[in-house]
Amino acid sequence: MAVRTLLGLLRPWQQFRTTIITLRGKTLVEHGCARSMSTDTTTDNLTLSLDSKTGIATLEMHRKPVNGLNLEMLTDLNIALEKAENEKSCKGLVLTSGLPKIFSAGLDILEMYQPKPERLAEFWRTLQNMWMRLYGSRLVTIAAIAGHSPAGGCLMAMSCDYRVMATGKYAIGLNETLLGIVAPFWFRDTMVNTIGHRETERALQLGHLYGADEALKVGLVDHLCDQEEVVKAATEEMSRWLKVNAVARQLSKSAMRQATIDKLVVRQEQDIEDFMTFVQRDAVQKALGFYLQSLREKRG
Ligand SMILES: CCCC/C=C\CC(=O)SCCNC(=O)CCNC(=O)[C@H](O)C(C)(C)COP(=O)(O)OP(=O)(O)OC[C@H]1O[C@@H](n2cnc3c(N)ncnc32)[C@H](O)[C@@H]1OP(=O)(O)O
Repeated sequence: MAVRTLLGLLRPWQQFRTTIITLRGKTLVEHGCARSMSTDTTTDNLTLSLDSKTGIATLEMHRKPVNGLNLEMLTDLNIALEKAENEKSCKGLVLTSGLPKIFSAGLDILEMYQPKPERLAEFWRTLQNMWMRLYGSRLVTIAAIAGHSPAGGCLMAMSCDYRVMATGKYAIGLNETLLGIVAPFWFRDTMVNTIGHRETERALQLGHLYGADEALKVGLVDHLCDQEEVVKAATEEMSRWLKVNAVARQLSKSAMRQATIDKLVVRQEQDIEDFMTFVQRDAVQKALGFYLQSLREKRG
């Protein structure tokens, strides 16, 4: 009772900090005062910081070596996204990476290879929730992509409102077929909504990874710039979006995206079941094993 009363007195930002501790069983490291808009939250996997002057939060992923999305990383992403969402003064979010040459290598394949069923289900649910949160965010979301962004990395980028990518030899796309797996319907829907049906059909079947120029041409990304300029360019673009009436913009975004999200909401449990059945098939396990091996051999 005493705890509940205390929680009632706290602002959402502060309440959330309490929730984090309860949820994870470990304390996130927080720098600065919780009342200040410049509060940073850092975990092993990411840093969330908010610029109080502009209302723009930066969510920087830094899970070594390649920002592979495992259960813990996805949990941290969910917490950070919810925290930004709940902070009234936060208007926009730049999603980026603190690792050189990598935005995100997508799902951590080790979560799907020889998995424990209980963890596998939790992993997939956490990914679903992260996608719904990011795709449906009230915030203006801009991906600053200064490195490779295959599969789940591409999904995260596509879930933002706008994508800035570094020129250079980086690749982005849904390459699932190259691993012998199939992108689920909500990955596909997100890509259709971004680049259209025909281009998605081709890209998905081929598992095509786009270079930056080609990605720009098909609309998978919206702007190219030098690697060092990516976050700056994202922030500049953000200020244009923040000038638009927020309610009108949010309602427009929701009108475009909610039906896609609702499709997963009503099929969430079935989608988890489908994923678990598919991933645990012998042929799929074999294909994932080969793919992991090829990644390791590439390093020599
Ligand atoms: C029904 C299922 C639906 C599933 C939906 C989505 C699926 C996915 O998201 S699956 C993940 C798809 N991702 C990829 O195919 C990317 C694979 N990685 C790469 O191509 C390269 O690593 C990358 C270009 C991102 C970076 O290249 P490098 O900088 O040269 O790094 P390395 O290749 O040397 O990798 C370092 C280290 O990380 C391991 N690694 C890389 N990616 C993953 C991953 N996605 N999951 C787990 N581990 C990964 C890689 O094996 C190396 O490990 P070590 O050799 O042990 O150091």
